[in-house]
Amino acid sequence: MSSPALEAIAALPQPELKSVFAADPNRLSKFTLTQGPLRFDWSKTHLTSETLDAFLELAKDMDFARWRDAFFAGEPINGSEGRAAEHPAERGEGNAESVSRAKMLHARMRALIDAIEGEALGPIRHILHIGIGGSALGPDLIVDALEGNGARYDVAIVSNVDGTALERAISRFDPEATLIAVASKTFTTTETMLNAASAINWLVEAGVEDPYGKVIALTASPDKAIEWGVDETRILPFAESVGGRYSLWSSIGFPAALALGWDAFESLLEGAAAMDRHFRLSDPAQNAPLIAAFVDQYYTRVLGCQTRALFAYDERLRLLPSYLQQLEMESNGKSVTRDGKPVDGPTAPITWGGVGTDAQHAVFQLLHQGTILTPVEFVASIEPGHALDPAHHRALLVNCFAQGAALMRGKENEADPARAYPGNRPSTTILLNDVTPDALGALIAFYEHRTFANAVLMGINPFDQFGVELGKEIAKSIETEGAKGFDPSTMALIDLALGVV
Ligand SMILES: O=P(O)(O)OC[C@H]1O[C@](O)(CO)[C@@H](O)[C@@H]1O
Repeated sequence: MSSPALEAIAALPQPELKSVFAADPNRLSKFTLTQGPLRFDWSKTHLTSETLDAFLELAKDMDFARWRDAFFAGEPINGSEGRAAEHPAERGEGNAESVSRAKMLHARMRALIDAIEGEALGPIRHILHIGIGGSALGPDLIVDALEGNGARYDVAIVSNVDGTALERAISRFDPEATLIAVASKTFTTTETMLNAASAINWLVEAGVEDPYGKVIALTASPDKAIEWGVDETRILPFAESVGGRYSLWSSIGFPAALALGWDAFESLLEGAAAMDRHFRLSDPAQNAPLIAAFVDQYYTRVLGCQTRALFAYDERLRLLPSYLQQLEMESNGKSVTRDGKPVDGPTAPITWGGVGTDAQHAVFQLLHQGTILTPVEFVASIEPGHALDPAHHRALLVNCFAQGAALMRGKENEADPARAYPGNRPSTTILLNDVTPDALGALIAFYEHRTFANAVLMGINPFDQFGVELGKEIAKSIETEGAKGFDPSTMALIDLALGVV
C-alpha cells in the first residue's frame, strides 16, 4: 500500500470490535442504513467516524462524483475498450437515448415472450438456456432465487463445455417441448457454440421437425446469430455497451422473464433502478454501495486481507456467491490503473463463500480461529422462502446473527488456548425484507455499484477483462496445432490425454 491517503487511514487508531458499542452509544445508527427493502449493517466492522471521513476524502481525491456522473451519462468510461457501461439504462436510468433503446428492446423481448406463451413455437414446457459467465450466472441466480414464487417453465441453465452438463439437462427434457435460448454477447464463445450445436443435434436426433425454429438468440451480435442459423424474428439483441457480467437486465434475462413472468422481471428492474437512483443521488456519507466499498478498501488495501467471504443465510440466494465471484473478480482483479500504470497496492480480494448454516459446519472453523483475517458478509431475509414450520427460519436467522456476534466478541480461555476465540473479526449483515424480485434487483444493483465504487477508489477500469483471453488463445492453438512448441509438461498432458479423446 503506497497511496498516502491509505497510509493516513492505516495510521488512524483501529478499534477493538468488542468494545466499539460501549465506546459509542450511537454506533448502530451511524453504521446502519436502510435503503428500500434492504438494511445494511456495518457496525460490526472496524469502520469508525474517523476512517469514514478519511475515506470520504479519498473518494473526493479519486473524483468519485465525476466518474459516477460520467457512468450514468453513458460516457465511454471503459477506456481500454472505448465504450460506455450502460447496464443502468436497462433499468431505465441513465443516458436518455440508451434508455429508450433498452425500452424498445425490452418491448421486443416481451412480444416474443407473449408469442411463446401463445404457443407460436408449439407447446413449450422446458427452457434450455445455454450460455457461460455473465450469460449464465445472472439468469441462473434470478431463476433459482425466485422460482419458488411459481415458475411457469422448467428451466435448465447449461454453461460448462463438459458434455455431462448438457446431457444431464436434456435427459430430463422432452425435445418436442423444449425451447433453446442461446445466450452469448459475442455469439462466438467456444463453450456456448459447442453446447448449442449439440442441443440442435439432440433435437434433430429426436425427430423434431424444425430444430432451428426452437432457438432464441440473446446477443449483442445479431449478425453472428443469423449466420449461425437463427431467424431474425427470434433474435433478442442488447447493446454492446452492456457488459457480459452486467447483462442479466437485458435480453440475457430472457429465461427469468419467461419463467417468472414479465411482471416479476419488471419488478426486478424497478428494484435495481431504485438502487441506481440511491447510488447516483445520495450523499456519499449515506451511500450504501460507496460505504460498502470503503469497508472493502479498508480490509483489502489497508489491512491486506486477501479474501472476503459471503454467506447467504437463505437457500434462495445459494447462487449469490458464485455470481459475485464473476462480478467482483472479473471486474476488479486487475494490476494496472486506467492509464496502464502499475496499481499502488492490492486490488480485488478473492470472493468466496457459501450458504448458512451449511458453511458453519465446514469452513467457519478457519473464520473463528484461523490465522487469516477474513471480512465476512451475511445476507439474510426476514421472511422465509417456505411454508414449513417457522422454527426453520428462526433457527436459520438465530445462527446467522450468532455467527456475527461470535466473530466480533470471541471468547477467552487461558486454560486451553485451543478453545479460545480471538474475536475482533469483522462482519457486515445485509438484511432483506424478503427475497422478492424488487429486493433481489436492488441487491444485485448494490453489488454492481459497490464494485464500480471500489474500482474508482483504486483508479482502475472495472469494465474490461483481458485476463481471460490468453487461456482462450492457447486452447485454440492446442486445438489447431496440437502439442507442438509447448513446454514438456503441457506436451506430455496433451499427448497422454488428447491422444485418447
Ligand atoms: O456472452 P459471451 O460473449 O458468450 O461471453 C461469456 C463470458 O465470457 C467472458 O468474456 C469471459 O471469458 C465473460 O466476460 C462473459 O460473461
